[in-house]
Amino acid sequence: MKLRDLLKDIPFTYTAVDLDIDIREVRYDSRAVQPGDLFVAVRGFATDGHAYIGMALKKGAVAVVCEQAGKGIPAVIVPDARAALADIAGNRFDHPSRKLTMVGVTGTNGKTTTTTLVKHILEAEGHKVGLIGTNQNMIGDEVIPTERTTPESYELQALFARMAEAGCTHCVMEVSSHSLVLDRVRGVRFAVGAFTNLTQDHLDFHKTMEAYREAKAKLFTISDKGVVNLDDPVADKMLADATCPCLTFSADKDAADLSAKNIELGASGVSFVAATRDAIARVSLGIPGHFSVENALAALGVCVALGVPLEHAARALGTAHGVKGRAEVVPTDTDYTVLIDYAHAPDGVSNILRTVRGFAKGRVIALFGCGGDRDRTKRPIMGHLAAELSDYCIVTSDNPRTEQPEAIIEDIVAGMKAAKVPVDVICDRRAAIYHALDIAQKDDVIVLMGKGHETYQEIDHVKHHMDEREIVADYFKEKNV
Ligand SMILES: CC(=O)N[C@H]1[C@@H](OP(=O)(O)OP(=O)(O)OC[C@H]2O[C@@H](n3ccc(=O)[nH]c3=O)[C@H](O)[C@@H]2O)O[C@H](CO)[C@@H](O)[C@@H]1O[C@H](C)C(=O)N[C@@H](C)C(=O)N[C@H](CCC(=O)O)C(=O)O
Ligand SMILES: Nc1ncnc2c1ncn2[C@@H]1O[C@H](COP(=O)(O)OP(=O)(O)OP(=O)(O)O)[C@@H](O)[C@H]1O
Ligand SMILES: N[C@H](CCC[C@H](N)C(=O)O)C(=O)O
Repeated sequence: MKLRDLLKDIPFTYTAVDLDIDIREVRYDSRAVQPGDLFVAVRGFATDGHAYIGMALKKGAVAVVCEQAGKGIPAVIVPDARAALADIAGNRFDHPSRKLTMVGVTGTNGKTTTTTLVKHILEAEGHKVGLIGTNQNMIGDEVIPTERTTPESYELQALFARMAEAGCTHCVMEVSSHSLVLDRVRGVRFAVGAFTNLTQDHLDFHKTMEAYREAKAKLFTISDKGVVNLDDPVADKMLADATCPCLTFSADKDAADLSAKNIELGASGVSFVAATRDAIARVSLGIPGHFSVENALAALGVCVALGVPLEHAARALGTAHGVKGRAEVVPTDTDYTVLIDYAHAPDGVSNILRTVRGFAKGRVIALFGCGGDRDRTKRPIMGHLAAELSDYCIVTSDNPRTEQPEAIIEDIVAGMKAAKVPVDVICDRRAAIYHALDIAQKDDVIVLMGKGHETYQEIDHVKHHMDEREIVADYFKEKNV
């Protein structure tokens, strides 16, 4: 593609560069540059892409998009290189999201579950659907592994292009607050945007809850229709900030456009009656917990906003499977239960433990840690909640990343000083899981929190294989039970 075409509709100035030059590929990481590429220098949090312009040119970049450049550099100057990267990506792939009906889901918790449910409903309606989210990306049934909840703009546009090419009509994606602040979804217009909830997480990045909320509210300025959880305390603010009409849903307020009545919570799922102003349908979903009612309502709301009849959407939920690592039961031949759940923030911990408490006949054994290089202030809160809501706590390591796991554990345990239940600290997660299995008795429920679908443990930039399902299976193999 010609540089000029990549820059279409982007305000820029330029020096020492031929706008008609052919560009082989666009790169925002100098380490990936190959001869003939365009390098976009992004100012980041850890480092500044401008520092790598020399390296990119040495590796054969024929032009650079940046915010400032030294003399003689073949540079296109833009006011904001990160925003330009998203615009260039749109131009490079010819704005593929415009060929798809886009659905975006934001919220602290429930994004993965809700997007998965929406995909399931739309497929039941006969559509081919793409999915982008924490667990994996999908083009129809094809699974594409991912590192991020919402990929960088360039990868995102490339994915949309693959989806459109493969015949997808819809793309359902998780829109993280990071992605809204960091322009990853810039240039994407959503047919429907949905908000599940706002609770504490990611304060390392957003600093305040209000900034975190404002990040999420941006989704409703780039969507044609909104779907908002009226039960969330910030619902009014989200609705006030929205520039599109919004449908509201609620698990306990009749005032909502879509509400749930006669809610029944069971050990293996939930059921309720969903009602809009002109339709009513019975829903059962095989994922336990009150939050499953909210996720089901969010998914129904999105589909109704897209024009799917409520009865169709409700029927489809009856055949939806659970999501990997979300209240997932690990098969064991024992008289106690082992659950894996992705609870990694205070609200998730509280929700899953309350849910388990609701059906456990024996003790609730909570095993968890906290991620390194992430919101530190959530650690003691998670510790406190786990001790309050379980009968036995085992504190261990999650993904320590570049932090010392023992120091993370110290932060967690600081919130557990008043614990009335036993608290064991075992830093090695495998050993901690073995310990939980050692102490489990008939009817107990062990809840392994935080790692969910992840099959690795990230220590100092290296991902080591670790699958909690395999650890549980190894335990029984080794013990010969
Ligand atoms: C805070 C954040 O999101 N940071 C993302 C951001 O990093 P950054 O802009 O700070 O990049 P940087 O490392 O300072 O580097 C600046 C620039 O220099 C370039 N560079 C760097 C080194 C070099 O040798 N050459 C070079 O060109 C880099 O490629 C980059 O373009 O852009 C990078 C490139 O896309 C991302 O990898 C990085 O994600 C980091 C690793 C991350 O962990 N992000 C998490 C927090 C995140 O995004 N999470 C949300 C979901 C959370 C949820 O909902 O639970 C997500 O959507 O996944
Ligand atoms: N609607 C909800 N409200 C509160 N907690 C929820 C909700 N749905 C799920 N959870 C809890 O939060 C955990 C994460 O859920 P899920 O993966 O669906 O959220 P997410 O928004 O995709 O999170 P992330 O982007 O961080 O992966 C679940 O394992 C469960 O414990
Ligand atoms: N998307 C979340 C996932 C956290 C999962 C947990 N295992 C951790 O590492 O903290 C984040 O990046 O904060």
